[in-house]
Amino acid sequence: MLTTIEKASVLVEILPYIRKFTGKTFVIKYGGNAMLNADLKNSVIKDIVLMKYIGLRPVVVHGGGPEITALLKQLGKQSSFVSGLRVTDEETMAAAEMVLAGKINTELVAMLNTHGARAVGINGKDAGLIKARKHLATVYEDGQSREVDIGFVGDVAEVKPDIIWTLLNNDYIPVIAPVGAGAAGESYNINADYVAGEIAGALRAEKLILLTDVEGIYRDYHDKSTFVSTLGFADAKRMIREGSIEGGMIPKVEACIRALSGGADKAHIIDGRQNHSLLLEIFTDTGIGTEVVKGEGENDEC
Ligand SMILES: Nc1ncnc2c1ncn2[C@@H]1O[C@H](COP(=O)(O)OP(=O)(O)O)[C@@H](O)[C@H]1O
Ligand SMILES: CC(=O)N[C@@H](CCC(=O)OP(=O)(O)O)C(=O)O
Repeated sequence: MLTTIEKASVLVEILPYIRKFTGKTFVIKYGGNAMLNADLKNSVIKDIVLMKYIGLRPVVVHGGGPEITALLKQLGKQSSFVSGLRVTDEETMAAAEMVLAGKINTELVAMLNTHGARAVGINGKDAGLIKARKHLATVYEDGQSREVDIGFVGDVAEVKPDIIWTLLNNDYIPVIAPVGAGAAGESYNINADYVAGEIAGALRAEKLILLTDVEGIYRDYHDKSTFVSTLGFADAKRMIREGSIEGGMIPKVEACIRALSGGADKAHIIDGRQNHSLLLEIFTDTGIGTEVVKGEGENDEC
């Protein structure tokens, strides 16, 4: 337990970070697997409100994969994924939109506002924020890649960030559901990681932070001693090709690459199961999780 003096010195220690980050935009991707525990969810929400109150400008992009899977199961439908992306037929698209834009988005907005924020829920269709196009999944087999049609799965063709700037400039916290519209107004289910990555790039965010349900990236996911704290682009792409980064981690790493290529300054994948991981990442020197960097990275295995 900290003494009163220790508590005060912790507060003073974050002063340099507040000076550095005041007015800066942070895109936080809050993934469905890190939302499953109610206490933890509450603590993530409080961290985001705290960021806002001390002068940072958080933008939240959320997922909700497990809840979509649960609803589909109730409807008697089995979910399947290709390279971490949900195969999305018409019925799945309707269920995904209902869960993402209808349920999770409104829940997160209500929670943020309960803690004193002014959050506004939107999805990619609002004010033309995200123009989507059909995404073909890439599958790697025996060193070869091929593209697979997985239905109404979208990719971000264009981001028009005006609505986000309007909200940020008026002190709101934008909370964004990962649904977009195609050229003819048709709905696309877009992985939330891609949405977060593209938005972070378009906003030239200070940081993209992806909260997930692992500590970060492992070279070998089954061997915790292979944790990677800094991962370069080339290495990341090779790990995806060779299959050591797989499933839901593929869009996360690709999102970091998109964010940094688009103009974001930094990109981190951190453990959303750890209490206050957001604050630890932003307000301490050591940081946590895996940072994806342009170029080679350190290739460090600790
Ligand atoms: N090399 C790797 N290092 C860490 N996790 C990995 C790796 N390859 C695959 N994964 C998987 O990626 C998962 C995170 O993706 P996902 O379940 O889609 O999370 P979220 O719901 O937070 O978006 C981890 O739980 C883990 O099972
Ligand atoms: C195409 C695709 O896979 N879309 C995702 C959208 C939600 C999401 O990304 O949720 P998480 O962040 O919790 O994984 C899905 O249907 O699950």
